Amino acid sequence: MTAARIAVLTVSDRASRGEYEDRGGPAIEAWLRRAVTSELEIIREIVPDGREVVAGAFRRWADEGGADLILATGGTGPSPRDLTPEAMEDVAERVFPGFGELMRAVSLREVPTAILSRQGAGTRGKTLIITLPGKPSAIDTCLNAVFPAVPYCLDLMGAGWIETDPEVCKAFRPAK
Ligand SMILES: Nc1ncnc2c1ncn2[C@@H]1O[C@H](COP(=O)(O)OP(=O)(O)OP(=O)(O)O)[C@@H](O)[C@H]1O
Ligand SMILES: Nc1nc2c(c(=O)[nH]1)N[C@H]1C(S)=C(S)[C@@H](COP(=O)(O)O)O[C@H]1N2
Repeated sequence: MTAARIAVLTVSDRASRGEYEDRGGPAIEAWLRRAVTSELEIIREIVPDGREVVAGAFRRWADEGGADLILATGGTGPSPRDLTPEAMEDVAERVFPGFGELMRAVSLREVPTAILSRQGAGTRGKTLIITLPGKPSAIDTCLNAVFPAVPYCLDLMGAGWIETDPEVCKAFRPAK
């Protein structure tokens, strides 16, 4: 079984300029290292906000980078430069509204402003792309909610194999 390849993409003007230390990318990587027990290759990148640059990163990791999964954080809100969902529109061949619906539902238990996040998921070829809010504290909440469906989703797409530690994340694969 080859290692699943996961690209972790931080979308933030200020983190990309080094004005603050990126805490979103490391939070995603730490969550994956806790939850995933199968072999993993994690690549991290930080890009500024913007439709073209984010779409370009999605395309690069999906088409040339061989990513099974792209986890992006940031740029999902209502600020003028929050254009991660528009980048997703440009690259996704199919969208999966359930991811955004569930992430907003669980996040709303924590902050009323969760309705401001246009986070979601889509596929491009054999790559699943999931966009998370930029707040580092949102990472665990959102991944805990949606990740149980990710390994089976990758199976159905013909992408890489992921196994998880059920103590951290109970991945669900329906009985054949
Ligand atoms: N990658 C990150 N690392 C650390 N903190 C972050 C990151 N992304 C967001 N935050 C924090 O969450 C807050 C709200 O997130 P939001 O995405 O709205 O940031 P932002 O102000 O648009 O960031 P930027 O201007 O850098 O793109 C930010 O002010 C910052 O404190
Ligand atoms: N779980 C969780 N979701 C959250 C938040 C949060 O603090 N926790 N912040 C919200 C806020 S204030 C915004 S503006 C949106 C969009 O964030 P983004 O532009 O950083 O992606 O995510 C929302 N979702």
